[in-house]
Amino acid sequence: MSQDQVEILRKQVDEINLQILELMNKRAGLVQEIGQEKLKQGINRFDPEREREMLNLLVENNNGPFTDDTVRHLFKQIFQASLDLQKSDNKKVLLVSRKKKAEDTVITIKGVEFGGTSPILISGPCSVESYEQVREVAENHVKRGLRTLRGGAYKPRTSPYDFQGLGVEGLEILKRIGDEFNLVTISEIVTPSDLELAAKYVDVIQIGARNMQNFELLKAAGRLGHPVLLKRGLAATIEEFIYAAEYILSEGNSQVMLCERGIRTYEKATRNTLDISAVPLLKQETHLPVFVDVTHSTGRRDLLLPCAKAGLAVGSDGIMVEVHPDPDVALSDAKQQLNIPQFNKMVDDLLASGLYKQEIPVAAR
Ligand SMILES: O=C(O)C(=O)C[C@]1(C(=O)O)C=C[C@@H](O)C=C1
Repeated sequence: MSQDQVEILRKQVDEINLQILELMNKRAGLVQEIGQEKLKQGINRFDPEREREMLNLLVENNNGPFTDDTVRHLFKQIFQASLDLQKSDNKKVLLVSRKKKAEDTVITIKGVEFGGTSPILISGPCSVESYEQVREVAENHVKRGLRTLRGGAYKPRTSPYDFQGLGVEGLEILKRIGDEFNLVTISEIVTPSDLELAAKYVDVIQIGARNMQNFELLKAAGRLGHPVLLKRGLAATIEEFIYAAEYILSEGNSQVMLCERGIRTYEKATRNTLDISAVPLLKQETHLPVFVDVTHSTGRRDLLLPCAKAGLAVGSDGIMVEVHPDPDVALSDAKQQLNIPQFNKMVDDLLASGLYKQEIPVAAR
């Protein structure tokens, strides 16, 4: 074959490439329409039966020279690319997505900006145990210029025999102290029917890791319209986490903050494995504030400070950490909560690192 003949054949190949390209994109357009319809109907994108039918039809009509296996392989690649296209299209339409809203969501409560220019420390005891216990923490908050107080009133515990929380009494304590010290209060709610009452007591409803895919709770929190802090599930992928947040936004509530709290892996040295890359990923993919819970992810006092620094360094909007006046006698998480002097040391170290700034300047206290 002469060089000229190769050139002539290549010209034909170029033309066919363009035809294939046009047909592939025409096909992709149809697949996108199917994808949107599937999203509306809540049908799974992946349809192996449909793929099998298409492969059978193609193989039946294959006259070579490509083998049937090659045809199957090539078209499987096209199906995969089509699925990816449907997936990224679906992401584009999510309300939580940066593609939907480019600017950061900033949630302002009692003058505190979550997701604003400076990171926020969310801290307090694991469980609300008594007025005196929470008050001691709150007094220290005020001294340290902190504005956000967490405390659990409903405790979803691994064992049913462990302390389950004070319930409404715990919420009442938080409300009283939040009002007394002008602190933003956060507490976990586990039952949809408790949400409305809880919103009267606390400024932010927390939906915990074990309830991240409790869709009825998510929808009810969405309808409530009260700020929500949503924690990542123990074994949830980033995609599942994002969809969980979408449930809340889809019901009309855009005041949602995300919290990475570690995921379950084979590693036993820490309570969970802090997925630090989740922070920049969630910041890229969504416009919501992102926090890092260093207490539940590590379960170790000695790792709280370095992990908090890491969280801030990768762009989190703040850190969540547990502090108790006397952790040894705490009714939950005794091993991992800081006492007040330890907590103050952590605040000092974070300030010294330059990653965290004084929330209320000394002069304004
Ligand atoms: O027909 C569908 O249901 C599609 O979503 C389209 C399509 C395709 O590329 O043809 C894509 C993914 C599915 O797994 C099956 C088929």
